[in-house]
Parts: sequence; structure tokens; C-alpha cells
Amino acid sequence: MLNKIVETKKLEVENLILSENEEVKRYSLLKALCNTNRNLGLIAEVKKASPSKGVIKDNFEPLSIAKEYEQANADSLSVLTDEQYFKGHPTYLTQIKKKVNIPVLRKDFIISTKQIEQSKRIGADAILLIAAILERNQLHEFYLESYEKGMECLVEVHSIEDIEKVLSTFSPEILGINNRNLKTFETNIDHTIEIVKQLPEDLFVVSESGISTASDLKKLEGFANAILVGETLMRAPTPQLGIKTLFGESANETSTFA
Ligand SMILES: O=C(O)c1ccccc1NCC(=O)[C@H](O)[C@H](O)COP(=O)(O)O
Repeated sequence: MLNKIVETKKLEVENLILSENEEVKRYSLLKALCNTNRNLGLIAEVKKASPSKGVIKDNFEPLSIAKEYEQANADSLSVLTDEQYFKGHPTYLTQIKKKVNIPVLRKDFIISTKQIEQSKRIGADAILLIAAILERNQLHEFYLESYEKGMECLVEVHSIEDIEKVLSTFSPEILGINNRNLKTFETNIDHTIEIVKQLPEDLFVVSESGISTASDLKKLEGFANAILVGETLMRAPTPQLGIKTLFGESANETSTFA
């Protein structure tokens, strides 16, 4: 699937016309996650659909979801901007950036410096860099370029091979460990724990994908610094209830919406 997505991205990048630069106030993702008032920082994802689950949210209103996440004290947001596989759009991110005051991560499949420039222009505070789809040197170059343009990076790994690829070249400020097996689409949060055991201690780690219950969070405490959650929050009756339930802040703390 990842290969298919990358092939689609190559065509998109060839035809990409850059929009005008949006003047926005930038926020630090790392600072927001470090300053969380919960045991784990939260990146709440605005996600209509996915390759593994199809459409997750029918009446999808990205701006109102983002505002509700902010009201529920999410530390930051992730906005899917991929159109073909996730039914997202770059304009969703810009709309959200103009109305919320927490950092916004652009969740897409970045394979070209043109997309880094696009991310800056649409107003992203941070971008996702996926180790599995970039060459070792390219990954570092994209990382540096992004910071030069005033955006942070969430550097995402899926495997020990990815870890070796990243850490042999540089030490990212924010490391994402994705719990999704990209061949089977299955998620397993033990994956974060297994990988973290093999990492230097001082890395700031975000556990991503398949996080759905308060007990998942308890399990991750001490291994991850923050979590990135999409489907569970999108399937909750309201984003606010989703966050409260996940963090055990409501009477309904054992249930899952995913
Ligand atoms: O979500 C998918 O099906 C998917 C398939 C192929 C590549 C990436 C995919 N997801 C991107 C993500 O990393 C998730 O949107 C994110 O971690 C949130 O996951 P979840 O909480 O399980 O929705």
C-alpha cells in the first residue's frame, strides 16, 4: 500500500502548483507536547477516511472538529492533507490554522522539497517525514530544510531498520513510532514498547496508530511522551467525549469508539 501511495504522490508532485503563502502565527509542536497537562501529550487527528478503514466519518467538518479538539485541551492537531487515500485536502489545514491556536501537523506523504515549500505556504507548524519512503540522506536533508523554513518534523519509523536509517544520520527532536503494520494494516501498541526499549533514552517519542482505550494509555506511559490518535476520536460521539474517555476523564473510561 505504501508503494502505491508513493506512486500516486509522484504524479501529484509533478502537477503540483504552489499556492500563495498564508501568513500565520507558527506554534511549536514539541513545546506544546512537552507542556501538556496530562500524563501523555496529545496530537488529535482530523481524519475522514483511511486505506485500512475506508470512510470513518461521514459528516466530516474539519474546522469544527479541530475547534472541538482545541476546546477539549488537545495539545496539537494532525490534519490529513492527502486527497486520494484519506479524503483530506491542503485547504483543510489552512482553514484550521486560521482559527485555532495550537500547533498543526501536516499529515501527508512527503517525497519532494516542493511539498515542504507547499507545507509552509499552507500554514503547517510541522510536517510528517516517513523514514520508510525516503532515502537516508534525503530524510536528513528534508528535516533540515523543514526547520530552515520554520517548521518542525515528526520523523516516523515503523521498524528497527527505519530506526537505524534515522539514528545513523541524525537525532530527530520528535520521533514517531507507528504501531501499524503497513502490510497487514494491523495495529499493536506493544510495537512502541518494543522499539523504545532499543532507543537512546533522551528521545522524545510519539506513539501513533491503534490507540483506543484508557488502558492503552496506561500501558504507554513511561515508554512514550505523547500519542497521536485519529480513528478513535473521529468515531466518538463528539471529539470532546472521545478525548475525555481516552484519558479516563469521563465516567465512560473503559469504552472504545474505534
Ligand atoms: O490509517 C491507515 O489506514 C494508513 C494506511 C497506510 C499508511 C498510513 C495510514 N495511516 C496514517 C496514520 O499514521 C494514522 O492516521 C495515524 O497514526 C492515526 O492512526 P489511528 O489512530 O489508528 O487512526
